[in-house]
Amino acid sequence: MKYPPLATDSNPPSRRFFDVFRYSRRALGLVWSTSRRLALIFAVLTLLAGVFPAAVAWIGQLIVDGVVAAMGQHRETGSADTTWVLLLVAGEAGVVALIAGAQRGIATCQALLRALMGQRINLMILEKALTLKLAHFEDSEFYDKLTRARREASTRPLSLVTRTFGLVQNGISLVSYAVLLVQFSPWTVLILVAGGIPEFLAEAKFSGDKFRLFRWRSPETRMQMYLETVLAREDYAKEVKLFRLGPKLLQRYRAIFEKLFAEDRRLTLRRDSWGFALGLLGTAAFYGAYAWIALSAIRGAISLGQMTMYLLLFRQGQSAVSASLSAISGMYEDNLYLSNLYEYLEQPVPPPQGELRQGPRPGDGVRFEEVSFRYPGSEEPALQLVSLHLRPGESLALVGENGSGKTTLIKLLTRLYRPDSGRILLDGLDLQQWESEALRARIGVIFQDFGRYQFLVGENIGAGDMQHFEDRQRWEQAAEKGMAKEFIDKLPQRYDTQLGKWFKGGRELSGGQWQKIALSRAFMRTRADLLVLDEPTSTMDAAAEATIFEHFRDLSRGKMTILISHRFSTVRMADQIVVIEKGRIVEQGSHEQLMERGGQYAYLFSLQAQGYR
Ligand SMILES: Nc1ncnc2c1ncn2[C@@H]1O[C@H](COP(=O)(O)OP(=O)(O)OP(=O)(O)O)[C@@H](O)[C@H]1O
Repeated sequence: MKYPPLATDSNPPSRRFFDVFRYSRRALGLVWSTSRRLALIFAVLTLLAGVFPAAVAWIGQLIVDGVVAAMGQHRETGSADTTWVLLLVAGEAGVVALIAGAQRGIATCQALLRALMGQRINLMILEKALTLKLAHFEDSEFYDKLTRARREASTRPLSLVTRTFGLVQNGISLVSYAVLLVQFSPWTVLILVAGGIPEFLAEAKFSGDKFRLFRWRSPETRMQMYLETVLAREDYAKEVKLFRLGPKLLQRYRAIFEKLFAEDRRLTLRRDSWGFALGLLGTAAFYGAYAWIALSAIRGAISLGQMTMYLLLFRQGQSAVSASLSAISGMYEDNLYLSNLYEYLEQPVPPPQGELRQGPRPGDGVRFEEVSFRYPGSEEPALQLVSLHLRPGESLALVGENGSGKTTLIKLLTRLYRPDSGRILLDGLDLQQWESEALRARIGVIFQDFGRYQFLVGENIGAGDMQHFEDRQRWEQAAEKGMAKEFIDKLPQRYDTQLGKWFKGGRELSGGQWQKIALSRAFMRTRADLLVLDEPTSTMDAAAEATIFEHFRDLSRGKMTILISHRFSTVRMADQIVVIEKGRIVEQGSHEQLMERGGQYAYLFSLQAQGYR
């Protein structure tokens, strides 16, 4: 699998450093547009939490020096004025309370923003999914992008903003510490910063490695997710049990985990051991400075209070440096994940095709003109030079072996795919020039793998026409046409019966009942004058199928119908029959004409007729 190059190791270190901020602006924009109020409170509290710690250290110095002075006074006079020291202690307590308040406020803002942002980004991901073409969903590389975006990216923008703010906060603290520390020696500031750098370099390297691992292994993670679905979903449960697939699939699941874990462990161990070793350098720097400050106090160069303050500043400074550095490496990691999210969101999608709502020759019906098509990544064409003409009021049946290209023809007709060459015309206008809604309204289609939604019965029918999704009257009319009315009337809550097993009180339907629901769905589009049924009755018994088609013919008078069926008793009723073999039309005509011809159709027909004798 090929992935586009990442902004990682191959870039010069300066570029890499600035890459850390590449998505910060966008993430900030996202947070800002999600909730301005929360973002503002978050920012102000972050600033306050940055300055307060230095104030604590400074008051601490005053306290120690105040105590030392008061002790001296006590020694000399037998009593001492303690008001100042007590005031300082109360002041420090106040500032510490403010720090706690600011931190709690930051945590609250984060929690609220996390929920809002999670929802917002998930919506962005799903809205994008709605604009994608069917081909995107069938492209495994693209599907990986989608899975990765859904799995990881929703928490990353907030995390990036939190880390950016954290960096600013620690930066402010560091500047305030530095202002106080410089009075002792500028070298201490340098030691403070330099001590953290090795650990940071290690962090940045391992964050990059981790992301590459995450990206590279996403097909395996996807397989794991798929296995979880198969093992734990009701629609697979029958086969999993009867074929005893469970242990085998679990074994695969485990094997993937073990492989991934081995890599994770290696990375985690390397990351942590390097982190520890380089962290020691920081500790050594701290204790070096500690000794220096202590010796200065002994020599009387600084007061006891100053020594306490410098030590505190140094200790806090060190943790601010390491917090800043790990914020930077975390930001680097967030950026990598966000690059994946934006790669997905910015996937180019061809703009909606066509704007015309009428063809130049109304009543011309559907024409295929030398249409050829090959699925992306496929060697063999699925359709080759297919030409046919269907007039209003006519019915057409497609016949052919499995995999001969029948469904593909319907996918092209419904514009789910675009022909590689040739044209498909409706009313004399190329499908590509039709405005989407106008075209959709003209076509009612049921695919053989139609959706079985775990919604109400009525909504399952209403799904056929979004404008009337909740229109009861239309449900009932469509159900009557689709011959579903009879069994729906016997359901406990009729059209309000929940279907499927995912939700409480859900009912499961038989295969044939589901097909009747799907058939009714096709009748929701009352304006459609082209009805396409791809094996709509395959799970019904022959008698039901015959009745449905009689009925269907009555209802679709004046409309065009295209029917795919492997049952010749149904197929023979069509005005025009098209036999497809390996993507090419090999025979075309009415039942009588084709029988007379004595070709493939006549052979298959008599073969099936024998079966019924
Ligand atoms: N999404 C796809 N990507 C790649 N190849 C596909 C895709 N869908 C179908 N094919 C291939 O295109 C060819 C035609 O498939 P199609 O689904 O049109 O057959 P069909 O005639 O409808 O078969 P059936 O009677 O089994 O439903 C087959 O060789 C199939 O493997």
